[in-house]
Amino acid sequence: MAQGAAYAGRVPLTVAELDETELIARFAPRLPRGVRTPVGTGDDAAVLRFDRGDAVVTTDVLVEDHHFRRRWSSGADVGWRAAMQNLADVAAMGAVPRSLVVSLVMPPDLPVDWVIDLADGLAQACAPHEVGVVGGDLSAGPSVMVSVTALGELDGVAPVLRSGARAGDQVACAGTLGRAAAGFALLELADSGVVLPDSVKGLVGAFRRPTPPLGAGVDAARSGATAMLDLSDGLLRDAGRVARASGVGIELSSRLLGPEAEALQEAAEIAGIAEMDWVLGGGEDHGLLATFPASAALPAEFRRIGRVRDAVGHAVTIDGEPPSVRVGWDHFSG
Ligand SMILES: Nc1ncnc2c1ncn2[C@@H]1O[C@H](COP(=O)(O)OP(=O)(O)O)[C@@H](O)[C@H]1O
Ligand SMILES: Cc1ncc(C[n+]2csc(CCOP(=O)(O)OP(=O)(O)O)c2C)c(N)n1
Ligand SMILES: [Mg+2]
Ligand SMILES: [Mg+2]
Ligand SMILES: [Mg+2]
Repeated sequence: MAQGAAYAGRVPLTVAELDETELIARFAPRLPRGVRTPVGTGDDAAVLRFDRGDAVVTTDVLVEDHHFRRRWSSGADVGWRAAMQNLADVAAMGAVPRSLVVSLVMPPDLPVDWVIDLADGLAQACAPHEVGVVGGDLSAGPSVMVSVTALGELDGVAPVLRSGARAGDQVACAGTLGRAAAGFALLELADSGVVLPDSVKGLVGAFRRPTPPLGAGVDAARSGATAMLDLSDGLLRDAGRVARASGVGIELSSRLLGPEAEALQEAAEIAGIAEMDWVLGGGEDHGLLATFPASAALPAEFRRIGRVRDAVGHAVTIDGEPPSVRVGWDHFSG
């Protein structure tokens, strides 16, 4: 929702008009407590109770105008994405996400309603998975930054690392490819005056609120996945990470990658690019890329997209050739 539309007609209360305790009191009650949390938010630390197995912890930061724009995404959209990006990292280990802690940096003129909206977005993403938001931190700063740390539990399975892929394994992915990148490109086009047809607006939704296949991580671990990661920076770049960590090569099949979705094709025509550029290079859908032994039956959420080969030549090839498209997102080289 556009910020202007949400707050039109009244002067918004800003975060600078409240003290920290007051601000926290306005949004903390909206956050889900989750299960197995004898002590939630409000003390020096939250206490998490696990019956068995190891916990995993991961963190990711979202920075205004780098990961999101406030004119493109509501506070709730940003909260949703900040949660999902981290939940996907937990799932990519084969773990079950349990809790988040969320730190927030805000410029003084940020409307309090934006922060409340952020809490609602975090809650919408977390509550269905029984994930609690159990604490955080806040500070003033030059622009909005949302930093999330996620904790997860390895429910009797060994963690699935990036380094376990072996030549001969199947390469498979769960979740969508290229949709968030298409949505991002469409928002940029809309900014420059292009009117988007309704048929592609779902892609903008995929950018604002990605829906990673969170349960697929545990399913992959239980089905013997040898390596796994979430696709945040693009299939080619992230597949390269698995290849390098495992000391193997990854061969993708353009036939198996196939056409992703009709809307993606239509959006690619509007943007004047090849749909495959988004499928191969687009991050932020946070699907899972995993490798499985050749004999393994893939869990239902996964589709085969290639195979693991020996580490000769390029780390990742498509139909035997080095990729010709841009290889995905890097914070410093774009
Ligand atoms: N500031 C940091 N300090 C320590 N480790 C970091 C830091 N930034 C990133 N890493 C680690 O580098 C690895 C790659 O980071 P990143 O690409 O952000 O992972 P992901 O895409 O899974 O979020 C992760 O294991 C992450 O924990
Ligand atoms: C305003 C804006 N510009 C550019 C992008 C594109 N973008 C920013 S970060 C990113 C990659 C994913 O984020 P990152 O922080 O690298 O997540 P991680 O790999 O750590 O999970 C992409 C594709 C965006 N989402 N928003
Ligand atoms: Mg990260
Ligand atoms: Mg990741
Ligand atoms: Mg990244």
